[in-house]
Amino acid sequence: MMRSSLRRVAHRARAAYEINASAIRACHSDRSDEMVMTSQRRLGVIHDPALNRGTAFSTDERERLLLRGLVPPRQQPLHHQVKRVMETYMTQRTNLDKFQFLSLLMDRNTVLFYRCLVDHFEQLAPIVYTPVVGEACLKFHAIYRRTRGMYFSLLDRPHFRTMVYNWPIDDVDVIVVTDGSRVLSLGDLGCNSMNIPIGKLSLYVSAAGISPSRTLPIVLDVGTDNLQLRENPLYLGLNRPRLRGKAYYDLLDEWMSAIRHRWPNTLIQFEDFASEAAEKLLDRYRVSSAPCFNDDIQSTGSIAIAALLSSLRAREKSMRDIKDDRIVCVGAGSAGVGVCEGLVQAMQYYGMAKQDAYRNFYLLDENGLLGRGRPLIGNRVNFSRDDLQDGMSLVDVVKAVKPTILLGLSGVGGLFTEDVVREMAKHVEKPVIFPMSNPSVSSECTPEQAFNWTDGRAVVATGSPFENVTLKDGSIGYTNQANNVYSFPGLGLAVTVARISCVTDEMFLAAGRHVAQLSSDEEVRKGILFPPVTQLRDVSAEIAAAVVFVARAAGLVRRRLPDMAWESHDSMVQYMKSQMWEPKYGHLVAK
Ligand SMILES: O=C([O-])CC(=O)C(=O)O
Ligand SMILES: [Mg+2]
Repeated sequence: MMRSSLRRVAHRARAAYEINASAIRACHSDRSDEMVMTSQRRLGVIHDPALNRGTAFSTDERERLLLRGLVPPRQQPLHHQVKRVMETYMTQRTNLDKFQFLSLLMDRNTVLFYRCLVDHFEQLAPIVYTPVVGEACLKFHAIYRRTRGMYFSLLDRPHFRTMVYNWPIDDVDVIVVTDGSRVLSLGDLGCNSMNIPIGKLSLYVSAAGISPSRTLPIVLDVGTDNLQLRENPLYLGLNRPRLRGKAYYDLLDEWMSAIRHRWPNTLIQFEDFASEAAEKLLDRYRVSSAPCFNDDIQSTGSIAIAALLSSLRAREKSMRDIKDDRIVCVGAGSAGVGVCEGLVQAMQYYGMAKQDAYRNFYLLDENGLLGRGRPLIGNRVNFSRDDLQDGMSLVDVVKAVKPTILLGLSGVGGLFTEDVVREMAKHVEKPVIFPMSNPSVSSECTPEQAFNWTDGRAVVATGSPFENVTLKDGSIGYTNQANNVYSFPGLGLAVTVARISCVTDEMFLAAGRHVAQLSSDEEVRKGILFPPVTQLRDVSAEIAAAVVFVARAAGLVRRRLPDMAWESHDSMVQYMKSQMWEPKYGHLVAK
């Protein structure tokens, strides 16, 4: 009798804790304010970063998840944990130590990691993202501790279709994928590139409230031409030269088809692919049945649009005056050309004929101006000048053209020399200088140089973050981070929430136009082109709203959103905010 009643109690207890598969998924994937449950107990809870809450487990949780005695007695609220983490963070000596410290935190406690990142974004983003993420990629093989994300290598063919099921989560909202062939401006880093998709996805979560368990970072290891890495016994990727040509595109087709098979609606962001592949892959997959885009081409394009439009406001001009801008761009890789194509679309939007818009551009690559007679591949032909000598140097182009805008997407630090900038500043009242290459060492000039060489008249935006500059007269020269972090997270939120079926250039144009409107007139006149990164979650909701209206007009929205959300831009912004994942502890056990 006694035994059977005990059994009944035990059975009831088990039943209370018995969790079906969908509840486990809910715990991994749903918004944190919903009731969540788990089949994990004891250290299984503590060792799962999605469940772990360190010293913050409540009495109920300690009791029912069998955690008594496994954590220190005192219960701490999340904000005390954040304080402790940040104090220890400050004692880390080098940037790489800081990167490691944050990676380990991410491995231990998802909510705490993101709470820190959201609350201290300005301080921590340059570590998990550009510039320090670049250094962390260079040293990936040396500092490797634990796996995250997925690797698809040449050796895994033809098993991609089954491999995708090794990932435990059914609902994936965003994938960031790289083949490591051009990491930031650091070149071919092969399999070491994994920190790039991880870093980008942490921005989707922190800046746009994508649920962390619904993100998936991926590296395609097709070999590397980086001999130094290959010959290093600690290197973790394949020891073979990069796959090229048809075999490479076949591998990508197999990968795409495997991903689409398991996750048909997931947004795929192509990241840091070398120019040729970046363009070809975008052409190959952009009009497929599912959403994808290239970050370095399209979202960098949208932020360049934002920077240019915002600079028109800073120069007290109207948007239509974009037709009078003369743009010299160093860098004619996929990013340079893609960004300029984006700007051409912006010019068209403001009333110019496409052919006239192209005439406002002067593109240079490592061989100088793309000019008369040079054979060019892809869209580059559109930008070729027939009025100037092919191969002209930057300073000569600047002399000849008297540009209003200097755009840097070359990946080569220091190309905007004193000669170049001073020459430009002779001819325009407010020289607009955007050295957009990443990380900071690859910036074509520093904001300080831009201000010094223009007597403080420059309007400046860089790709990586820089400090504001104190000018000779004591006033502040404002720097701006014209980084694609202002656009891709918001776009991802829109795609996820509204299940947008295809990502179009119009969406990036809308995102760029919208970001350009977010600073007040007063701020913009001072040279502040964008809202501060501390407001990124608001910015992302704004972008998501702008994008979703464009998607609806194009018939690309597949999920029914509440009618109220569609009432106005502002109501859509509110709705997007309500759909964001928040880093806070939900209930692990039913009350
Ligand atoms: O990562 C960044 O800061 C921007 C970007 O996509 C790149 O430079 O490749
Ligand atoms: Mg990139």
